[in-house]
Amino acid sequence: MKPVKIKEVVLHTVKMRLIAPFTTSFGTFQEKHVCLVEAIDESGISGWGETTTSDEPYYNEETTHTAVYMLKDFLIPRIIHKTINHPLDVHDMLTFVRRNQIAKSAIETAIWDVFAKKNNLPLSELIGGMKTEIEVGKSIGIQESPEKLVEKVGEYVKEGFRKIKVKIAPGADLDYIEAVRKAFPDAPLMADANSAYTLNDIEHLKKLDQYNLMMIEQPLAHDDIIDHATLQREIQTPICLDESIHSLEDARKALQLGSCRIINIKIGRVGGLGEAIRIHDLCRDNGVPVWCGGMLETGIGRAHNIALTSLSNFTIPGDTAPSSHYWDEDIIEPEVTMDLGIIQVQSGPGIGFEVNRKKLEQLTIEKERITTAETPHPIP
Ligand SMILES: O=C(O)CCC(=O)C1=CC=C[C@@H](O)[C@@H]1C(=O)O
Ligand SMILES: [Mg+2]
Repeated sequence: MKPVKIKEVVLHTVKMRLIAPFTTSFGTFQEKHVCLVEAIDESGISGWGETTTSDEPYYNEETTHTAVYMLKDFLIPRIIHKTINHPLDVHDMLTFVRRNQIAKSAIETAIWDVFAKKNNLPLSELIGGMKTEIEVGKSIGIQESPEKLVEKVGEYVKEGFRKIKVKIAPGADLDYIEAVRKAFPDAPLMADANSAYTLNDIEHLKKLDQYNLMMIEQPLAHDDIIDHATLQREIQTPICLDESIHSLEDARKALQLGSCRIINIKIGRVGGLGEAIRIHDLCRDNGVPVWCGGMLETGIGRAHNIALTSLSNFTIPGDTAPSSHYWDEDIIEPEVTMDLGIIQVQSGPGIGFEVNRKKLEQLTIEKERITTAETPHPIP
């Protein structure tokens, strides 16, 4: 494979507005700033990544603002003008910075894209994915009433989504799930709690077992794998971890402790595509299914998610709905579309979509071009 050398990185910070507000146990939002990272190699090929952060540090410790700072002052100076023989090497080049996984992922995924294009390979093929199409699901924010939720679920079941994820929190859980189950007894249904419960809620969470959920995602603390192991011994419903898993090591320990039976892999949360692949392989080797979570990405992050989901052990539909479920107009061409819950895996080189530069310009509020490794900090 031909190596790449990044000569320039352009940080395009855009302001995006979802077509509708999105509510989870930690709040409601509709607008967010996203930094789209364009890594340009010596032959002028552009690769794209994005920060899957929002403007508040409520999902993890990062925001788009912190991610841009990390990229500019530490991460880009570490990789620019260096020969990169394979994108799998980028992870170790960035470990000198603690955590800041989403910031790391934004540049690392851009390098995967430029490397795949340089070698004229679809990203899915470069990472060893064999699927030509993937099944996808829909993640629904907390609704104002069980009736409203049932209405939303009905819409998405009709569209053919292969998994329905509903958000729950104390006061918006059992009656909501009960209403959905009554209306759709056989729908592939899961719940995401975003850490809204504690071990004091064990007896309450046991009541979810009657609804035959595929899983309950991240019921307990965002940084816990111990209490989740205790809870998993008490409930039938499989626990899926999201926020608790930041790395391959976290996944290894969670499997060893029995903290979960499923892992939601998010490229940003684990620091990039390389680590996501390593977690996929660990789970495959241990008979633990995985799926690809969403972070309300633009088409760039969505394209990376589709490629990742082409790997064999992504056996549960991910939260990768089509572009039209998020944006009036996406920033990629063509947009991500779906037919009855199926998305075709793109076959063009790299992420397989072009960036709509006109749309990008319209949305851009700041653009920073970095061509040197200069930084006020000592970079090891
Ligand atoms: O991108 C999607 O459609 C999934 C969005 C989604 O469910 C989430 C996005 C970001 C943080 C969380 O609120 C939640 C999740 O935990 O998966
Ligand atoms: Mg989640």
